[in-house]
Amino acid sequence: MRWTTIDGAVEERICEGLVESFRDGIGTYGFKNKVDFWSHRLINSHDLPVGSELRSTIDGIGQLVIDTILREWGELAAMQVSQLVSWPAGTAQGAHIDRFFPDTAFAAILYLNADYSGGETFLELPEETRRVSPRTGRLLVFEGTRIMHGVEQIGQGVRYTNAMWLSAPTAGPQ
Ligand SMILES: O=C(O)CCC(=O)C(=O)O
Ligand SMILES: [Fe+2]
Repeated sequence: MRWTTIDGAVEERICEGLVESFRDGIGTYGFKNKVDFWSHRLINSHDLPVGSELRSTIDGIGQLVIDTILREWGELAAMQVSQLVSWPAGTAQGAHIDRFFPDTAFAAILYLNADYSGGETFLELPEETRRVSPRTGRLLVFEGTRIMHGVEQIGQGVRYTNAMWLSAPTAGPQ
């Protein structure tokens, strides 16, 4: 089961800019649904205008994740979904795997801020449960379809992330 974290993967000022853009754009581009858990708290990058600064920044981060997977594990991944997500105080996510599409292989989380309590990502590895603490600019990349994972409850403040899911077309049986 493969996972890795990279500190300082994205500059702090870029992360801060993404949080600001999220706040500016959520009304226009935010995912909306009457009852859904995710409603009014995420922006799908594919809903952003092509060529906009925000979309270009998010696409650049996606490329960084693709480069990381190639460098670390020799697999040529492709971006499937990239979202800016907000997690208000009190939210959490139980243990799950992410099979966004049948060929989803990897998940990645870029932590955009750290001015909140709780909100660690937990990874249930065979030997132990590891908790990844949010730090601005820290990137977590892992096999989201194989590693059960979730989010510890956010205490105070709002947690912001860029969450991504990727396929690995070149991955054979493991
Ligand atoms: O935000 C995180 O740390 C993980 C989120 C997650 O696993 C998901 O949205 O599927
Ligand atoms: Fe997940």
